[in-house]
Amino acid sequence: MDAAVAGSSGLTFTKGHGTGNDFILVLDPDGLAPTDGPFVAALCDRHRGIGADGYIRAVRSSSLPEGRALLQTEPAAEWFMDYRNGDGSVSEMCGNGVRVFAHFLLQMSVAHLPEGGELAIGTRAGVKRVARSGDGYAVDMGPWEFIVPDAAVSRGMDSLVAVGGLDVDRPGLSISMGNPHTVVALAEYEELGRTDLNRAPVVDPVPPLGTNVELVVPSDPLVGDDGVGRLTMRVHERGVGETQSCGTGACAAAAATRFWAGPTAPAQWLVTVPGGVVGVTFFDGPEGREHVQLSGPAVLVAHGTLLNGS
Ligand SMILES: N[C@@H](CCC[C@H](N)C(=O)O)C(=O)O
Repeated sequence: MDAAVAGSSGLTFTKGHGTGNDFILVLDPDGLAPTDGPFVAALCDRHRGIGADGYIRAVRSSSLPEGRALLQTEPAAEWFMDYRNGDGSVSEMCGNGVRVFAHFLLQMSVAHLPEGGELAIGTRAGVKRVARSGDGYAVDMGPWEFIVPDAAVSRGMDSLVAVGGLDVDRPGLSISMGNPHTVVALAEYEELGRTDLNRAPVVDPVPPLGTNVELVVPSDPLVGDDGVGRLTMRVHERGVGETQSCGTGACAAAAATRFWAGPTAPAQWLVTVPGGVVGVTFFDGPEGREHVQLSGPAVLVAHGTLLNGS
């Protein structure tokens, strides 16, 4: 174990994933577990640490300033998903993470989700509501929005994106799911396969807080006989690199593809990622804005304890 985590000897953790997007979770009701960048990066290191795309503390909302602010209007959001990327940077939201987080709370018996009910979870992107669905969970991710609305609506793009392995820069459309995404459409699976996502794509102009980049190939035909839209996606995540899956990214990818496809595009989508398939459904939210629902599996793999590195 790296020296950066040595002082955390005895910290218990759980390893889990959602469609291969993997996380180290710590039950930390009082918000005392470490969060400093070197610690998180060392813990998430795949060779010298536990290895993961992200580190998630389950903290009681009342123990964090961001959580206390949410409790004012959402008293049911008892638990806060305190998310960090594998490099130690903070992110506002993680779609796969919130499913795994809910599953973790239930397995640790610190939360209850009755059949047909919802679990409210605090995040830096507001409260997300999680319900059971199929063999996993469905999350109301809240509304999506364009990051540069005028450019998006008039031209369907707001940036040019240089992607390793592709000789010409491609148009990008930037969408916020609470965290930032830039979606790039490719014409063929062959192009998707030859892109090099070990290098971070260069987005110009990049959204103010950086961005996650999704490369998508819409299916042909886009919509199947079942009325469901389909697309295939690879992602380079801010603060991580290429990952097997990104839930907020799948929502952004479906939102962009649906926008490009026009008013007849369906509300229901299946997004294939290297780590599996997630479902994305658009619906009218209670406040009159369009919301996105993300569905998919959540798996816990192991519980463990950090040693002192000696
Ligand atoms: N994999 C996540 C997103 C994690 C955060 C992202 N890297 C960011 O910095 O915004 C997901 O499933 O949404």
